[in-house]
Amino acid sequence: MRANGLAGQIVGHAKSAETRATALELGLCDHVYATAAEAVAGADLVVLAVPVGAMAAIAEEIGPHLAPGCTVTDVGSVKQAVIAAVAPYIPEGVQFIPGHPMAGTEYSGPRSGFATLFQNRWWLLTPAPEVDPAALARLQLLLTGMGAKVNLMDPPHHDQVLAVVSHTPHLIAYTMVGVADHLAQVSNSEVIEYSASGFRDFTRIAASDPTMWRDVFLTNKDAVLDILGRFAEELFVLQRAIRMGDGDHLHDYFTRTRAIRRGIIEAGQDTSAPDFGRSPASKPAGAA
Ligand SMILES: NC(=O)C1=CN([C@@H]2O[C@H](COP(=O)(O)OP(=O)(O)OC[C@H]3O[C@@H](n4cnc5c(N)ncnc54)[C@H](O)[C@@H]3O)[C@@H](O)[C@H]2O)C=CC1
Ligand SMILES: O=C(O)C(=O)Cc1ccc(O)cc1
Repeated sequence: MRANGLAGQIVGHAKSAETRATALELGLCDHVYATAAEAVAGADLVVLAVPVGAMAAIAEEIGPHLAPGCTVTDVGSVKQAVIAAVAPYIPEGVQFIPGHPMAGTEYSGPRSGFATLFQNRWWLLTPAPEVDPAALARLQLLLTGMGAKVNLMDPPHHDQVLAVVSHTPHLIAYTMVGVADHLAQVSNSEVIEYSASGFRDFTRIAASDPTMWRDVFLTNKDAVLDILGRFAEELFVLQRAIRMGDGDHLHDYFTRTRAIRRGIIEAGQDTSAPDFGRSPASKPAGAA
């Protein structure tokens, strides 16, 4: 917002004096406040960026101090639980538009932000049908102004999709790093020294903030348990194929999963994937 000149004045609140001082030092905020109630007074837009389990307490604190005409949004990784936690505290005349940027890193705190974080990344919004269209349009303009691509979703669908593409994969990464840690014959230094890129990615993900991820799993419980159950079933089938030496099964399975990955790349949805000269822009002029 700061880099693209999208806000007149940016004020912030964080519990710790150190975080508030860092936010000022980095120029992220024009003013910082020790309480959330003071920070939201007179604001046009309030962005809640705390762990999902802390959303209710923050919403309860700020509710009475929100100005009429204000829009409240959030960036929580789970949507149904945040809506249940926040909506009861939103007063008449204030719009609540839940949101989730599909962008982040394993790092936390004000020093971990960077101006291009949302560039070309999805930012999902899950507004109630009765939301004021003008407030929604204004928020969309702000998010696209930061380079994000905006999509609207209903909250249960959001939580189901995220359980598949983000939450359960994080749990698998945590588990795999835990497995490596518990193997007495394999030292932690060997894990770090010899880890191929797949496992290296697992260790990066497993270094994410424990409070944030605890809250994600506690609040998106049903969807994650559903996907985890399906994952365990598939894993047992593969485990049996390995035990029985069923190479055809393994080969067919891996062929199908490779087709899914290639489909994602061909649809242009993975900007991290190497192009290998496939995209039209990389073809020489006049090429078919
Ligand atoms: N880190 C990531 O990659 C992404 C995070 N999110 C979501 O964004 C939200 C914030 O995450 P981050 O910015 O990564 O975390 P962060 O750790 O950088 O910031 C969270 C802030 O919340 C404060 N906080 C924690 N408990 C609190 C409480 N009870 N009352 C008041 N303040 C409290 C912390 O002191 C900290 O200043 C979470 O809901 C997370 O699910 C969404 C997309 C990506
Ligand atoms: O660091 C990564 O790989 C992430 O997956 C970041 C992330 C974490 C949580 C979200 O809700 C969205 C994005």
